[in-house]
Amino acid sequence: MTITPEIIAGYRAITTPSISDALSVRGLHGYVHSRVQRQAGGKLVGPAVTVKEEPWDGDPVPPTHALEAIDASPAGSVIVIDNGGDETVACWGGLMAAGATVNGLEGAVIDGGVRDVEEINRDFAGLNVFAAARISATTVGRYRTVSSGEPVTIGGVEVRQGDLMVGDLDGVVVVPQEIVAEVLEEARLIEQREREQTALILSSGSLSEGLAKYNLV
Ligand SMILES: O=C([O-])CC(=O)C(=O)O
Ligand SMILES: [Mg+2]
Repeated sequence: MTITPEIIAGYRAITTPSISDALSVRGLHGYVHSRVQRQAGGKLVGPAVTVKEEPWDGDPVPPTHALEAIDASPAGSVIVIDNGGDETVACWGGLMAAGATVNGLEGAVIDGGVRDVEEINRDFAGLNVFAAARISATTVGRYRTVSSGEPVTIGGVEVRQGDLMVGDLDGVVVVPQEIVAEVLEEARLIEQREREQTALILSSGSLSEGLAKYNLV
């Protein structure tokens, strides 16, 4: 399914906790492990382009799949790199950020480290980068590239090429591409209900009175 600009705009106005709850209503686990947090930029919403890397102690090789994906992906894409959650090496940096910016990409979600964060924040502030750690060591000579376009696992959640990635200050959630419209609708209802509850808490002067109507947090 193509994720329309209207769907992307809709998700920009919704928080990741509401999306996580909307997925839970359907029995789905979309929330990525808390190690993957924002390291640069702001809100991230876009379809995934998947890349996998694995530990390697042979001759140093460049992260070719990631490098090629940065130039080949449509504007608005999110490069998603499965580095097994290894926080001891960076598989994203300033040069990759430059490539992603010049190609109009939305950002990157990395289950592994990022480096050059000073440079990314200084020169590529519009790029949204979520990663498990900030670390100065490169993957080159420590990891090798395995695949792109294949399913990967990011913080315990499977991501397929084209699934919708959403990231904010509560972390990252993954929405299966087939149900982006339904999950957005459900998440909007959740936010509407919570706005009403907030108003009730403030007007009644009591948390429990504000919650009583729905008996939900
Ligand atoms: O070495 C890396 O893995 C990435 C890097 O520093 C860059 O893109 O500038
Ligand atoms: Mg660098």
